[in-house]
Amino acid sequence: MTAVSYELIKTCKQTGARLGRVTTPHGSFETPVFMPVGTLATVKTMAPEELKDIGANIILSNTYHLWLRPGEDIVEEAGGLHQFMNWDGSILTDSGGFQVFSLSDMREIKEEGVHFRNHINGEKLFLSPEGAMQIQNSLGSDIMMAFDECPPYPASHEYMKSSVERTSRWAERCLEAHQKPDQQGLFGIIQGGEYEDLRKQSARDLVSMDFPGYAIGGLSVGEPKDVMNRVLEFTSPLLPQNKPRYLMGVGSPDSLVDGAIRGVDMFDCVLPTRIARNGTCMTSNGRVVVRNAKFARDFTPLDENCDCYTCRNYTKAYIRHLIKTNETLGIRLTTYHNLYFLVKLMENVREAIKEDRLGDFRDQFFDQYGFNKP
Ligand SMILES: O=c1nc[nH]c2cc3[nH]c(NCCN4CCCCC4)nc3cc12
Ligand SMILES: [Zn+2]
Repeated sequence: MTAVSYELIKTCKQTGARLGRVTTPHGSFETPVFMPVGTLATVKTMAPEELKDIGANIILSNTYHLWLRPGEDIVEEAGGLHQFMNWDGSILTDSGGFQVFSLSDMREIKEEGVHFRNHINGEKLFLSPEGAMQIQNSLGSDIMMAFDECPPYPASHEYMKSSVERTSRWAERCLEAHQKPDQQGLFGIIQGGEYEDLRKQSARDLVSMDFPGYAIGGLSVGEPKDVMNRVLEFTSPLLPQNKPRYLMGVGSPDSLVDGAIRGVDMFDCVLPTRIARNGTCMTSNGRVVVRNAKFARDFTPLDENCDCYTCRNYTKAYIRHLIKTNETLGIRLTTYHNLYFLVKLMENVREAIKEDRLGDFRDQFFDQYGFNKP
């Protein structure tokens, strides 16, 4: 039995978007879906029950961070990540490659793996495809990611080609090292940057390895949104129709809608939780920086079109007061709302796919949010 399966329910007649359902050993969820990020085994400031109230069924955690703190051995001893953090929904873990490249300096990429310094205490470390798989198996996540290299943007075609070829060899080694039969829950990551020929080469290599799902990596690394959309346009069709497609590190409300339109099923990003902690909220009328003085006497909810716990019970003036005085409840309320906003957005995207009107939904949502304003 493959632990992670995907059912394609229907394709939107107006766009390339798909309505689907992913099933893991910890439940199933409809796609397109936004996955809250819980880097250190917690979605910052949210209790698991609150994530369930928000409507989250799958969250992300990070191999690199949990390897360093508290150590995958402690998580394994606790009975795995679900037990350790009291989360009974699905968990996807990133494989660590991206975190090594984005957090650590003094890194050296070799065929055997990556040598780098621990970003916390500077000690020398080494992470290989085999190591990343061992850590993820100790964590016991439902969906694991192959160990890859996410090259910086921009990168030369020459560099990108050799990186894609190494990432394909590393993917092979991850399959070998995976401690579960038939690649249960292990997703391959497609690289290739903005180069169509290299995306084809990466997809050809990884699709031939028959992973149960595929991530589109190497994006949301500083490239303009039109470059990301163009890459998605020629990469999505290279991936199997009957398997999930996960766009890593995305993102903002417009990128989620535009990614779904281009056939992406799963998204993750720290954006909603990160901006919440500095008092910035996503609302149906665009971003609201609730810490701004203009909200000092604004006794209306963050978003009059939102029915979340925060918007039903608190005003901008009160939340601004909490944020300005560093009262913890403040960032809890903004985090709750931002996650609810994105989870709700994906619910509306799924409804629009069901009714073959995702293109119309995009236009209306972009106009109201202010994405189309010059
Ligand atoms: O190619 C990837 N392989 C493995 N993991 C990844 C994670 C990624 N995360 C991102 N982008 C995250 C962008 N995010 C936006 C909000 C502020 C913090 C950074 N691209 C990624 C590519 C990869
Ligand atoms: Zn709300």
